[in-house]
Amino acid sequence: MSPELIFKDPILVNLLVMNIWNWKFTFFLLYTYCSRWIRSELYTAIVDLEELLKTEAILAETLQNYISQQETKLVILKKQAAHYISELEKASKDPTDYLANPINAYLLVKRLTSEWKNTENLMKNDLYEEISNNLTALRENIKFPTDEDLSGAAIALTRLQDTYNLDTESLARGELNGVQYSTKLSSDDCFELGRQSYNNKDFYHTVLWMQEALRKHETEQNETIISKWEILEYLAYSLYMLGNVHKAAELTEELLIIFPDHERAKGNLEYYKTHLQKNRHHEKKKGDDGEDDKEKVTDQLDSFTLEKRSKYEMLCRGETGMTVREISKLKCRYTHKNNPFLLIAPLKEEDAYLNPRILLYRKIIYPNEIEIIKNKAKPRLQRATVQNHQTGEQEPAHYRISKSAWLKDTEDPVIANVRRRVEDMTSLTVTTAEELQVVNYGIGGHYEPHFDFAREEEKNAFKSLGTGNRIATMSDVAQGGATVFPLLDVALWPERGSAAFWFNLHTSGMGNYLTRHAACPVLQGSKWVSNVWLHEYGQEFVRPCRLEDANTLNS
Ligand SMILES: O=C(O)CCC(=O)C(=O)O
Ligand SMILES: [Fe+2]
Repeated sequence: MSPELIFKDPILVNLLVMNIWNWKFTFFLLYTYCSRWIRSELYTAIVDLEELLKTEAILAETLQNYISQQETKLVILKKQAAHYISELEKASKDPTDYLANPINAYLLVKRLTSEWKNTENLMKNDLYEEISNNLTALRENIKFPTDEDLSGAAIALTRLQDTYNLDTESLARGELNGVQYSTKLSSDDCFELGRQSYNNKDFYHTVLWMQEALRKHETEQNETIISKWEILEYLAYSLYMLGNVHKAAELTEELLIIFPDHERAKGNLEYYKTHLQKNRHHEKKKGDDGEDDKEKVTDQLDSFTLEKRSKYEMLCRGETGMTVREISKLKCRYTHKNNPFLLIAPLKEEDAYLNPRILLYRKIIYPNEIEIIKNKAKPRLQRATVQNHQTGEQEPAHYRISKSAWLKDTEDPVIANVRRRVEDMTSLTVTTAEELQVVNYGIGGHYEPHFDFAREEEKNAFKSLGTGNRIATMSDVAQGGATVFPLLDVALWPERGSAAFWFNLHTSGMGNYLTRHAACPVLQGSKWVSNVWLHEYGQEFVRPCRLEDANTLNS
């Protein structure tokens, strides 16, 4: 399978991160995490993950060398052992006679001194030292995922599961929305996903993945590293946290049949039983009791179902959209916007929504331009950040999983050309616009519903730029998932090289809250987007301030 295909597939990506993680355990003793770039959150951009295939190839070669060297050693050691045994057999017939021979006596002493030293040296695991030293040197040049990558990749899978309503069993079979994409997840893989969810206190997904691990464990008995009792322990505790104390007790009893001396399980079972008794007592006394744990469950289930029901996710799944009546009002046109250049080469412009107006320009960025922009951005991609409303600081957030780079006009004529085209499409000046932002999404990468403009309470958002608020967004979608506007019921299914444009602000300068939008999690593929955010300053004559028209068509 080609690297490209592998990285289009979130399950394989997850497995890859897990495999490398297992490797990390193998070399745990010597491997120290100190370089900053190692902690570069590889899972947040698919392009960065491609590096991990090189890492895996190096590790596979290292392990193969280690095995073949160990095998050579074992061959020598086996011969040695056979030699000792054959001499012992000879001696056992008549030890006195055997040792009466001075050569035998000498050889016995030799075998137990210098020869044994050699044997001992061969048995010593000095090969490991050598390999670990090599790996320490390699560390400077190869990328290793971190705990955070593993957790990020696991969370991404559960996010995809929720957003796209994927059932655990199909996902574990490597199936995404009915299409078979990858190899299956084993019981151990499912266990690891459950464990990651557990570490994130996400008991809902812990239960789903531990149940799957348990199901698979029955059929994979000799292939699993994880024991059934380990799965049962996580499953029981998570069920307890979700309020199913009865099932938690039942599974713990099952665990204790397999592992009767498991002290923690014994303690837990006792606790669960007391809990059940207390509940029964309370129920008798005053009906349902509304305890802590139940609240925890309700919280988790409510937030989950609410989220699942949300318009955003329905749009991502393509389950809702504009009405036929609304769609019938949309038009497309050739337009020159009184621009002399466009008089010669008019633009094809398409309405995606009327109020607020969202415009689409298809195939407006050429494939060679896309490649140049991607290649310029690749070495400079940094984890995308969001502004913390309280502190005003930029920081990474779970609701925006991507990496981005900013490209200047002066870096390449292609970038200057693209920005000039943005001017043609929008009739706005790009002199006060931000640099071209290039984004690559990671595993299940997304950007939850947000506004591109700074709201009134975000006083300092674009202060340092000195160009006012983000008046408009021009988003060039290279390839990948949907951009959705939950308040408008609009989903823009991107096409390579197409661009979308909308005003974030009313002509009054007030933010248009209907422009709330999101990037749906990437289910399959590597999604590239570039943004140009145009600012208020410099647009005074093209889009004059009009206080009265906050709700007109182009406001
Ligand atoms: O990637 C997308 O579809 C939208 C990105 C976006 O809204 C943003 O970067 O502000
Ligand atoms: Fe946005």
